[in-house]
Amino acid sequence: MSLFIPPDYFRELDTREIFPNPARALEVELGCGDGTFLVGMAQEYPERDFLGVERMLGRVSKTSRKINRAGLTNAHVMRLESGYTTGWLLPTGGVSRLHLLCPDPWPKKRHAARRLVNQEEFLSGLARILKPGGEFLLKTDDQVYFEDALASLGARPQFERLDWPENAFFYPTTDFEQHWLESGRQIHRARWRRVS
Ligand SMILES: C[S@@+](CC[C@H](N)C(=O)[O-])C[C@H]1O[C@@H](n2cnc3c(N)ncnc32)[C@H](O)[C@@H]1O
Repeated sequence: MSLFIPPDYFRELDTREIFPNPARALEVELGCGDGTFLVGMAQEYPERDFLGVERMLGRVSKTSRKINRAGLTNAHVMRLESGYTTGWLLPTGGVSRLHLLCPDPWPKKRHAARRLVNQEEFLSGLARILKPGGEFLLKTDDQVYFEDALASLGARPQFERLDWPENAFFYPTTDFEQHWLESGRQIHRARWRRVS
């Protein structure tokens, strides 16, 4: 079943409620859109589990269909809000990597507080859910969003910035990233490790 519905929205999930084997690495993609990245990763890494989080129903349905068509048992998609999911729902120390790829930039100054990387719920949740040594990976075409992320994560001693050289590891281009690249925009990217 590709669609994941939490058994309870008001308590932290147990890893086993998402995928049966808690010994496997769990990777989460926030705002997974149509699921291109999620499905590409799940096909490339059958030994890991992948959970996509997306709030738009049409995109959740598309992702779910892609997972089913590919016959993947290591990928699920959940319809929920990213901040709440990170802050309250995902299991403590249960996530190996969290991906935030081309998030909604909220470019207007008066909307800065809506950027996920500026929200306390998200930042403290990120520190809580990542395993020691776990990683947060961000890509954005938006310079201001990128600077906000560098400032927010840089201010927290729980995170240490890592290099992310081109082609360091398999990492599919997302739909929005492809679109931005074709229209000549630069993609900024950064990677942090949860310090133990
Ligand atoms: C710009 S799109 C990027 C989609 C995909 N990551 C990509 O790069 O192709 C942002 C996605 O995040 C979703 N999204 C934005 N804010 C969200 C939130 N707070 N919770 C869950 N999904 C969210 C949107 O519905 C949209 O699908």
